[in-house]
Amino acid sequence: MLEPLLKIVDLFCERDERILFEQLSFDVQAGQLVQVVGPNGSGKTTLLRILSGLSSSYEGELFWKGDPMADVREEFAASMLYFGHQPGVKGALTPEENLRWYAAIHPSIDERDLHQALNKVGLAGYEDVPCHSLSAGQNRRVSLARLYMTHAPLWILDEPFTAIDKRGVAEKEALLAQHVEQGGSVILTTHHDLSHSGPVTRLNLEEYMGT
Ligand SMILES: Nc1ncnc2c1ncn2[C@@H]1O[C@H](COP(=O)(O)OP(=O)(O)OP(=O)(O)O)[C@@H](O)[C@H]1O
Repeated sequence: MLEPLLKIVDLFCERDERILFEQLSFDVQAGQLVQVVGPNGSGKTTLLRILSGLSSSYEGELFWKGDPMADVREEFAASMLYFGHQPGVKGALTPEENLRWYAAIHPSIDERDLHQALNKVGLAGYEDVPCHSLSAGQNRRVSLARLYMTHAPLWILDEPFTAIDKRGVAEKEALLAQHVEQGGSVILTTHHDLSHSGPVTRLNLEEYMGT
């Protein structure tokens, strides 16, 4: 059996004196698409924030390629792309400038990748418009453009299809499928019905709810 990319061991998380989940152990393998499911408030966003390193309020252990997460934080940060509820787009900057920030901290991304990504998300022609003048969906697209640029093997995506039109959703789904086919991994939450034809592993937080 191959070493999992990400290993979650006996995770416990409490918020407001309520146990969100406990005894949660789970492996994410290369090439796996994992959908975290559960009702509103069950802790999906909280789990994704923990897995991406944005929240450290939990008990349990995380391993990246077999190493304790605390020992490989930098390597993990460079190997993971997180897409959260907030688009993380600066309104005063144009789409191109926003992506340039991202490219600056990921040296493997070149100029061509950046322009291709803007084209792919349908923002060609908007390069010079400040993001505060764009629609909510266009701002999400600026953020999603990172998926076309990144070389990170693990994508952690919290509701990536919110505010995206039908065509955009189909394109993003195709992108996710391509990523896992090429050996990448995706952990996502979505209330949207996935049309992914390959295997989807469901991690149901109701099974780990506190008693
Ligand atoms: N920083 C925090 N402090 C206190 N409580 C929090 C915090 N973050 C989340 N919670 C609580 O934890 C619970 C789980 O929230 P979370 O956003 O993870 O759920 P979710 O499954 O993603 O929900 P939804 O499907 O509605 O997006 C909620 O009751 C929320 O109020």
